[in-house]
Amino acid sequence: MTPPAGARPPVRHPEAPAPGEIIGSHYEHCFGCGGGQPHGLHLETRAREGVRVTAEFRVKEAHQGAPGLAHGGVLATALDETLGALGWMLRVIAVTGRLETDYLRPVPVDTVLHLDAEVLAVHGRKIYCTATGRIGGPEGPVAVRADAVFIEVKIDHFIENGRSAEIQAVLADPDQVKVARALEVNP
Ligand SMILES: CCCCCCCC(=O)SCCNC(=O)CCNC(=O)[C@H](O)C(C)(C)COP(=O)(O)OP(=O)(O)OC[C@H]1O[C@@H](n2cnc3c(N)ncnc32)[C@H](O)[C@@H]1OP(=O)(O)O
Repeated sequence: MTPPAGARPPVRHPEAPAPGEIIGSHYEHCFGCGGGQPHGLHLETRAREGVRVTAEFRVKEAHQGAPGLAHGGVLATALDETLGALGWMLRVIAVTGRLETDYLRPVPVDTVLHLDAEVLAVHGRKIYCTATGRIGGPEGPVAVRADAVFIEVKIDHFIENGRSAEIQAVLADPDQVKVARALEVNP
């Protein structure tokens, strides 16, 4: 999880979303951010200064592990999804290679988790990043945190590995193709 020697500081892409701008869902059926998932997390991520994004996630009944408490895997998903949105700030497509989570406080149902993620360093295709989830407000105590390595991929990663029915549906949707192209044209 430690960036190797030769890793460089991240560079915000000139066409990254402006600070405060909402980063739309990358896929309607995404469990993390898609509007078309009834029990999904419906995360709405915002671009921030630098190579950083924030998001809010309200824990719902469908997200319980223990009675009245969020499931740890769901919280990891919220961290993963927020970290995934950092690709928009670099204008690259990247997938989670490694995600290491720390659970510091239980998170009750109905709590709003304030997520904050940033890229620390880039080495080749590897993107080293970190995220926190705070409760009680954006300055509240950290309930969960994660360090991650995302790996840059080409759009072919999804076309070659995704189930054919969903891939065909996405390719037939001009809005989805626009989202993919926006990231793919990165030099
Ligand atoms: C569109 C955005 C969606 C965002 C949704 C939210 C984020 C997600 O949940 S993504 C879904 C979960 N993740 C996945 O499904 C990824 C599954 N894994 C894979 O497909 C492959 O292992 C993949 C693409 C990560 C790497 O494979 P490949 O392209 O062959 O890379 P490879 O050549 O092995 O490695 C490239 C570099 O990454 C490093 N690397 C690869 N995997 C890892 C890993 N798990 N941890 C750390 N480093 C890694 C390698 O060591 C190598 O480093 P170096 O260049 O220094 O030698």
